[in-house]
Amino acid sequence: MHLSSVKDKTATAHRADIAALNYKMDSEPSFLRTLFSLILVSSLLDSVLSEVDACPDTKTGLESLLPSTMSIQNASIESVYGIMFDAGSTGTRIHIYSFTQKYSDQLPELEREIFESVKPGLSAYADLPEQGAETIRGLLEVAKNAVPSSHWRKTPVVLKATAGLRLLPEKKALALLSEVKDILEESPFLVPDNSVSIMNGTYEGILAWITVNFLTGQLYSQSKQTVGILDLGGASTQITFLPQSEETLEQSPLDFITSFKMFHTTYKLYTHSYLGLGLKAARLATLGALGTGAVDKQVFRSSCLPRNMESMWQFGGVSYRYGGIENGESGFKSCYAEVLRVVAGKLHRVDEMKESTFYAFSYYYDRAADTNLIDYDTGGILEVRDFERKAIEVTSGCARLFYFLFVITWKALLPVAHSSAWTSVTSLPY
Ligand SMILES: O=c1ccn([C@@H]2O[C@H](COP(=O)(O)OP(=O)(O)O)[C@@H](O)[C@H]2O)c(=O)[nH]1
Ligand SMILES: [Ca+2]
Repeated sequence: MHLSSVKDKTATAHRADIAALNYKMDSEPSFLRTLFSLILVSSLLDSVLSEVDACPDTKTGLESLLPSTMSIQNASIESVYGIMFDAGSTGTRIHIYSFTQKYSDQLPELEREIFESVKPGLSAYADLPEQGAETIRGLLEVAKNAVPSSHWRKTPVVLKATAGLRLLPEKKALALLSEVKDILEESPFLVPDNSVSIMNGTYEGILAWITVNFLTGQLYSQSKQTVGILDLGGASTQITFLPQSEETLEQSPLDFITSFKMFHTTYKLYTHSYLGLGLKAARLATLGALGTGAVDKQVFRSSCLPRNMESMWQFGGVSYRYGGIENGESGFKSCYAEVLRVVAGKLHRVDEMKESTFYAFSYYYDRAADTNLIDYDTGGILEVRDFERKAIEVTSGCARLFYFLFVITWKALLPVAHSSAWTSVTSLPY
């Protein structure tokens, strides 16, 4: 099969590149670590950044993600450091990087990365912004231990929040960001302007695409056979790929197409972030609980759960009681119909995706590993129909609680890319 050789090649290239970049994966496998590495590495590489130029009609510029104070001028023969926070909907993570630059005409090399995370994410503290910001203080202590005190004042610290904060009312999100900024400013590190902000979904998709294609070698290979990305977060999901067909460019909504220039090449990408269709937010929507806030006595019921099951679940700082429909429907068919109602009218599909290779990560990866579709350490290569088969399998048993919804969510969200007859999804751990 034509696709399998492409898949094998990209998987091998990916691992080789990871090794070449000397990423140290010393705790849980984490793809986004490389994503944020790239943001930071890019920010240190003025030469790259000066060429990155977003299409004017998107009203965005990749470079605005990166503080202007973070530039190659910071680099010297000794190590330079950078601190990046990924404030996701399910947790906040800190990445502390050190780079060395041996010769002034060479790019800095990533020397080391230290990673730490806390749960829940900032959005769980929507009504307690000060308490939320305290979680950042704890992570900054890790940074203080990792960065020599002589470097604190010149080490930039940046926090980018994603869909959890995008879903909050603006006032609450801003209150959280303002408390976080205060905590950063109390720290001994360098806090550039705009260092604390919500990253928009278009950037999130583009950056993940750049990262994957950078790591798989596609950005600097002659063939430029790029791969698409599918990122299933807790509160939003991103799809990004480089369309090959004019039809895709013509038939997609205008705001799904973004151009930018990088390494002397202009890329016109298809990218979209579905806010509210991350794994956990989509599950809440399926239960009919999204946006209902704390409801003490109400039990949210779904045919996606075993009939006599009842339990509690927390997301975004709110506790929900949920359960199956006693004496009602339960099982794959009715559950699938429920999930389809949640995504009805929201998904944009593109025909050419049937022929494309995607790298799927975050919850696509986690749940595929949890259900033994892929190996937890090495990842694997899947087709969408594998997710469907697994969904049917786990929903035919009656006690698999959460998997029920997880798997169904995959089935509902993957058609964002295409129909079930489709192609390959490559899941890799990093
Ligand atoms: O460094 C990280 C951080 C998160 N994740 C994955 O991202 C998902 C959680 O999404 P997140 O909390 O970032 O939600 P978002 O804000 O992106 O919707 C889970 O599968 C995590 O394993 C990851 O792979 N690496
Ligand atoms: Ca994320």
